[in-house]
Amino acid sequence: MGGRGRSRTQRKHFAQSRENNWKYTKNDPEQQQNGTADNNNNRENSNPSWKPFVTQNIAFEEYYKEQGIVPPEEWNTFMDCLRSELPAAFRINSSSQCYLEIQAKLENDFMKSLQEEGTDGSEVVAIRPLPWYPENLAWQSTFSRKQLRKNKILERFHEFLKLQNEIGNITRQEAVSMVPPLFLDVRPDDFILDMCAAPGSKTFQLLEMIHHSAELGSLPGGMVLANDVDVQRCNLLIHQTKRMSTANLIVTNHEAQHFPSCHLKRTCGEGSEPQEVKELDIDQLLFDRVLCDVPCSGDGTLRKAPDIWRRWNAGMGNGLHGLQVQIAMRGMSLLKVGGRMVYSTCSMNPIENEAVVAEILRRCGGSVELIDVSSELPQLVRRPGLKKWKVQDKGMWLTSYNEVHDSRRAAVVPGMFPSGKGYMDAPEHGDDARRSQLRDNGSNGHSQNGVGTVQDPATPTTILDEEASTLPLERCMRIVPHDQNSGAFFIAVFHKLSPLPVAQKKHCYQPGKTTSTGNFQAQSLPKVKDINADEVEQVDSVGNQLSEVTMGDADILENGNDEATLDTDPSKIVEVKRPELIKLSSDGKAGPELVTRSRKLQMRGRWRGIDPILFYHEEAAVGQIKAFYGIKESFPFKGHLIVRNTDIDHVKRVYYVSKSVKEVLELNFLAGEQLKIAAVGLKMFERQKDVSTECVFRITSEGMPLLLPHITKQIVYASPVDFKLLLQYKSIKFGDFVDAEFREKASKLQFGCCAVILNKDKKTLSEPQVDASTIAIGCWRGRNSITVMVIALDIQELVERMLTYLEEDSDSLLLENKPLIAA
Ligand SMILES: C[S@@+](CC[C@H](N)C(=O)[O-])C[C@H]1O[C@@H](n2cnc3c(N)ncnc32)[C@H](O)[C@@H]1O
Repeated sequence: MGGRGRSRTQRKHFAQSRENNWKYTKNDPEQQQNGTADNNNNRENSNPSWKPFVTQNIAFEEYYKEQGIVPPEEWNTFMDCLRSELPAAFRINSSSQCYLEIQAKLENDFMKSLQEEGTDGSEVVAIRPLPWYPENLAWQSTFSRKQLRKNKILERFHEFLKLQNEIGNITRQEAVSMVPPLFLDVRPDDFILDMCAAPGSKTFQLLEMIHHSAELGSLPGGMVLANDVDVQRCNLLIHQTKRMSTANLIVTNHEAQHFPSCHLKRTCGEGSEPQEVKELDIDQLLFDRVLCDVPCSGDGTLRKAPDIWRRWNAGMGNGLHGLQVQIAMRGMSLLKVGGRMVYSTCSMNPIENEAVVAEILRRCGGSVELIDVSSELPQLVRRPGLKKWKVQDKGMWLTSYNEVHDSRRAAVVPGMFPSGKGYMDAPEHGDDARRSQLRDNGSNGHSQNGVGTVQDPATPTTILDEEASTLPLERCMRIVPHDQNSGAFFIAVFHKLSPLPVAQKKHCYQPGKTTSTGNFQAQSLPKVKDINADEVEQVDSVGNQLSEVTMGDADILENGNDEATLDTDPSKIVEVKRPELIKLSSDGKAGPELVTRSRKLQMRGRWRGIDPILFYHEEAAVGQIKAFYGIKESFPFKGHLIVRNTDIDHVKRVYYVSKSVKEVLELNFLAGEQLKIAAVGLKMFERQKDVSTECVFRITSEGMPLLLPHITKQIVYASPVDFKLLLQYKSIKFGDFVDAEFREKASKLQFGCCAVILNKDKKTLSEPQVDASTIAIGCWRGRNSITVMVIALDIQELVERMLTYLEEDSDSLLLENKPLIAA
């Protein structure tokens, strides 16, 4: 159903069914009205059986009021906003071939067709670009996802979002969740580590960033390594990122706090630098950018996950602080000197935010600075980080570590407090007397008669001095919901200035100084050694409350069924049998000694439930593929192919990896397969069973855009009318093609896979010309016919794109309401 030409009554209903509208008055087009009304009444009217979540939690309110999370005069607005539904947001994939078409459709079609006239004559905008996101690539609608699903009038828009999301041209993602990658300042050649990546919204965004300016048929120099500890969520991540069809991604399954560094020197022993180290550009896995989007209590997502109201308690944040510090410290040690790391959470709790940032600064000494990014993304409304906060433990408020009872010291650590000072660090505070007073009064500040003393929530700060951090935590960013009708988020940006100091037994904070760039730097700890990423101390492990943790960002939660997903059956151990012929080398140049050594190293890495990764060096098969498709010499092909089954004679799928990913894989092999790799590479070829052809490997639809500019054979141009016939009927006999030239050229192709390109300009083309606007489809040239080899979803996308390009001819091209059947 179309948005154009709707009746006035329809439009009225449409307008009435909304909340959170942006109203642009004619005088003030920029004016934005934040929607903070409670939507429950509306929802109940439209669905009387619907039971709203309880949007109240006394402990939550008490906690955040006490923390001064927003000024008292904003409290009611803040709470009202948290109780209202979150507007849906999505991002256009800027590396998609048709991102400009999608942008134009949103701007010229949906933005106008969904625009309404309010009762006061003002214009009500239903979708609009997020003003702070570069190049109008991210959009927000006034509707929540639920409203989009239910409102009939929005059906066409909703269908559009669904299709484009499935194809990978857009990604639905909460607006504030798009912020952290923007502060990573990603460049196309960067090696990026996404430490806690599932379900993968930010990984996808990072991939978009590195691919953004890559020409069709070429790959960026960088790569993304996306990791998550949870096997099931790793599978979601794989499914999600498959939509990107990228050769520049590795998905791993590790505890981020113990992420391996694949350090070759360590693996190979000291003294004798092994031969293979010299052959690689890298000898340790270090990254230019690290995203540390850690597991958190997730109370910033209350608007889209209202069940958190019921579950929330202050212990969630306390329980995660240690794990968050560990993960961030590991990230920092894997970051190259000069690199940037972003730490983020979707929690509002200072224990998970400023306290973690402060602890990182203390532990890293002068080797790391917290960057002032106030001039970046100026249209993003954010507030500075807190300098003061308190810790609540078992309902008691604590303002300094000295108030922590002995029995609670495993759970409440010095780093949770603004000064970060431990029990022994602050005799000058004269807290000894206070501590003994606490002990005298009994456990956790309860006096013997049961009346609370200093920890009484009603009078938490009147007796004790409040601690304040001297670190520049105001450089952290807090995004609060009622500033721009969003969720809440916390972001801090770090810059690594030098190697980390050797782990100190006690993490004392030294007073800092401000650098020439105006950024704060804590004073260097005295003993600084150039250490590798393996040597950084692993801190105390907390995080035993992980079951309660909100994993956040579950915008895309559909499990994919792919051969490369992780096996969740713990009983299954894959025995990796490596055939003699598999060699580790760049371009197959390695000598026999190296092969033997490499194989030994490979044998060490046996990961439960993980298919092995093998470079595909089968000369005969690879040569055959190359010859059949006429792959140009200029395309880096040999040495970039991998397979995931050990039986080299029955390879089903061949994956392509970028140069950057190839380097990491080679390093990983040499380092004894430390990485537990769940997915890697772009599926480029798939074996076609029971066919007679010179080459049994067909090009997949994922592989087609990358390969198309580099093949010189098995490629043919079709006139719009024949292209349309192919899309419509999927298999066409040569005699049924309309265009005689196409018929002749198609019948001269070799039996097997071929690429049919839409000749949209209807020119006579002698040489194939491929650019970003090219519309091509993978087909099979059979004995008497050409058959389409893509799934229904891809056909649907091709139809949409074809109609956009040939708009003036659309009448003659409209498909005749015949169903398109999946391949
Ligand atoms: C906030 S979510 C990440 C969201 C993700 N960055 C995105 O944008 O889609 C936190 C993730 O951390 C993972 N996680 C929890 N503990 C972890 C650990 N120790 N190491 C690595 N990942 C962990 C969870 O499985 C969860 O997927």
